[in-house]
Amino acid sequence: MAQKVSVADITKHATAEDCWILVNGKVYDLTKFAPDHPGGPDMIWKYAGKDGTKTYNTYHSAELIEKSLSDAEKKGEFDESTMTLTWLAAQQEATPSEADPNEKPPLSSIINLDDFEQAFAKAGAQKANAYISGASNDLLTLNANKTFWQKLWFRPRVMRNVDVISTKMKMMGCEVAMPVWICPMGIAKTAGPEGERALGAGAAASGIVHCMSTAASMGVEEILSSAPKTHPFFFQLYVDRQRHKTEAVLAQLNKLDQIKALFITADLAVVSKREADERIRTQEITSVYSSQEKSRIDKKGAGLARTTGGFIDPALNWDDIAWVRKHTNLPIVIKGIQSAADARMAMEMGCQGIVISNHGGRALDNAPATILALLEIRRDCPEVFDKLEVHIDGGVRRGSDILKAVCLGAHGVGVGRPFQCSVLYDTEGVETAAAIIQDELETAMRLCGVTDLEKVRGDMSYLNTSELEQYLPKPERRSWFAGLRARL
Ligand code: HEM
Ligand SMILES: Cc1cc2nc3c(=O)[nH]c(=O)nc-3n(C[C@H](O)[C@H](O)[C@H](O)COP(=O)(O)O)c2cc1C
Repeated sequence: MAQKVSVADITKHATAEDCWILVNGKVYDLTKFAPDHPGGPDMIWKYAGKDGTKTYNTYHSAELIEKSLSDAEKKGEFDESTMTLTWLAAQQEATPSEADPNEKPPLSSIINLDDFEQAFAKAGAQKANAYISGASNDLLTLNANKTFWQKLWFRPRVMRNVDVISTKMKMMGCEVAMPVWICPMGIAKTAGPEGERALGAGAAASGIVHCMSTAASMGVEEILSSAPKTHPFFFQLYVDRQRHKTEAVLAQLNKLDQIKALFITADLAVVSKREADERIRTQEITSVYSSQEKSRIDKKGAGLARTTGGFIDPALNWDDIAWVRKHTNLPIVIKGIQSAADARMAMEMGCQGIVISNHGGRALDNAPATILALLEIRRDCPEVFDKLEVHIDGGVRRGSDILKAVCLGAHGVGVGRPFQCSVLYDTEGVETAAAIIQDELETAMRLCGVTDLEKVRGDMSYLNTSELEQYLPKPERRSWFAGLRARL
């Protein structure tokens, strides 16, 4: 790519049919690639003949474009000496305005996990905030996740010598400082330039595990390199409609010792309706195309989640566990279990774990709060807890919620949005979020009379579940008559 490309050259290729773009000082011909761009062709065409660096870097790692295009599509180095005032003004118009960094509260002012989400709502880009904070339809499950944790009360013991306590546990064979993992969340670079690197480094410094997403904004190896080589990670898998692509991912993971478990996401057969996300995207595209050709967004809108989740295979079913097993050496964990029936199914299929999850309210709205599904599984198939690891996520915002989950039998607890928002403060933010959880967990243990988290796993005598029981579905009746009906 030795050749120099001038402003006059690049601006000659400023249409969808002939589309050159400047990214990080180099000029690329994206004409052929744009229609297949997973983030939608509009996002590329918007920068035809212009500088797309800022937007590109918000979503992608620097090397992605170099890896994805052929040599013929790499047109040369941008010749900065040819820049004109007209060109500079056009670039400002193309790149959406960012949030005001002065709005960012100092990290020292953040004292709980909700503060991270609020800081991001203030100081993060509007589009990123819509993507991260958003959930399905009327946000009923999103809100229920959090409020139902608050309906579970403790039954504390006193005078138990809580001077020295331990929060250490084992998850998927990994020793952890506390049983917490950072949920898989797509495109973490939307939250801060360090993206998944901050999540990986922050998790490692805090002795917890980051479960990286299939839809991460950088490659697996780059994320792994953020942590010491001995530090464990989990990998979240969306099964691709093109199964050979998933097989290639699994083959790559088999070679990476740091990955300790495969979390297969099962609760998002199709990407749901995320209205906050879609409204922003619709506005953005409409303004770009107001006087030109028509955008390709359909009537359902085209939020970030929809454009990035279109590859997920809705045909995924329980028989596919055998196919995944053929291609992986990793423990298999099904993420998105929401009923006792499916927990039992995962156990019968020989899975090593489940995550009780409704995708943080981003899948089916009106799905039960995850704590209710955990209670249902405890009541209707307690044997699951002995046969596999039971994890839970959704609305966990306090260290005391971790103690509640463990007393109900959980082996690990996922925390999502607060960690994604903490990326606004890079690795330091992620470490601060983990330190807040650790401190709150220790305080709750001491005030509850618990000294060793491992020893109270499954001990419901520390909890009063009566307020929640009214919301549980009726117990499955395993009578002769019910059995007969099921067979008919
Ligand atoms: C040729 C290299 C490129 C590849 C392989 C690529 C790939 C992708 C993928 C996979 C996504 C989905 C999100 C994710 O998983 O990260 C995405 C989203 C996105 N990409 Fe690219 N991309 C490329 C170039 C670009 C360029 C040049 C721009 C802009 C200048 C761009 C802007 C975006 C934006 C804004 C999104 C989010 C879309 C939305 O808001 O719905 N990408 N891209
Ligand atoms: C921005 C964002 C992106 C997400 N991306 C994924 C993903 O790629 N794969 C996945 O299995 N779950 C994904 N989730 C769901 C989380 O893994 C997790 O189940 C949920 O966020 C937990 O709820 P919480 O955010 O209330 O803690 C995402 C959630 C958010 C907020």
